[in-house]
Amino acid sequence: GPDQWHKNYPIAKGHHQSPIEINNKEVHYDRSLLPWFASYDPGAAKTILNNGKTCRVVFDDSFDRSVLRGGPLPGVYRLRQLHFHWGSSDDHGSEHVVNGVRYAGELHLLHWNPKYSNYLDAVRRTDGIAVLAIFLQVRKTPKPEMKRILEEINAIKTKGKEAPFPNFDPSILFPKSHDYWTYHGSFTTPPCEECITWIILREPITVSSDQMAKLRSLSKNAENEPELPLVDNWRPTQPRHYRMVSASFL
Ligand SMILES: NS(=O)(=O)c1ccc(C(=O)NCc2cccc(O)c2)cc1
Ligand SMILES: [Zn+2]
Repeated sequence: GPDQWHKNYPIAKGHHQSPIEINNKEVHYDRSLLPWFASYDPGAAKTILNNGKTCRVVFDDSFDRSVLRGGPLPGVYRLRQLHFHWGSSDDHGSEHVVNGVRYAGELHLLHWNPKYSNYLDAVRRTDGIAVLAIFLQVRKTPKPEMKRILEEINAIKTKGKEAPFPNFDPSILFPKSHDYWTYHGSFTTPPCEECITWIILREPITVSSDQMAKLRSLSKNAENEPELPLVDNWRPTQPRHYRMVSASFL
């Protein structure tokens, strides 16, 4: 579990780890922060897979085809994959916690800085990766745009299963407001590299309890192994140490 990770990845006890608690009292409004923009090509979407840890959609990142720019970022970052974190029930599952509020889940859209030769090079750099994080909030009126991903879940029930996932523009998942918090942190799973500029949207997207149950129907075992539900794939919050969390909004 997370408390053991530091044995193989000492950086897991570093001073720039993620996720963290975001508390209004400690956030600094930064009026110089720019709006962020996503320009995604739906044709870049390739496959959806269950890797035993999460449900991931993978995109073609062989050129600047789907990019995130603006906000706190110095240039364009290439979309590589998106994935989710969720709990075993609707009252928890997100990784970041806002003023004590845990959401049912958290969507991460992972982008890397093409000034580095490839992804693995980028993960060794403090400005290598940008993750756009969007909270999933359970409401009676779900977001219809989540349907496409959740319909594919049946095709990737067990670890190692992958299915084609063409023609998908993940920006349809975005909430109305682009207000965000940003801070410097790490991967929330091993190798816990401290290479991520986090951009966390203030406005959650709404999913239904049934949609969350669909995510929880995934298994972390392979097809011919005993069933182990894939739930609670979130890391507990880490010490903030002396990091500033900036807000793009008052
Ligand atoms: N939850 S997260 O967005 O922080 C996250 C995103 C991507 C990854 C990831 O790509 N892990 C595999 C990996 C990363 C860096 C170097 C490696 O050798 C493997 C892990 C966590
Ligand atoms: Zn993640």
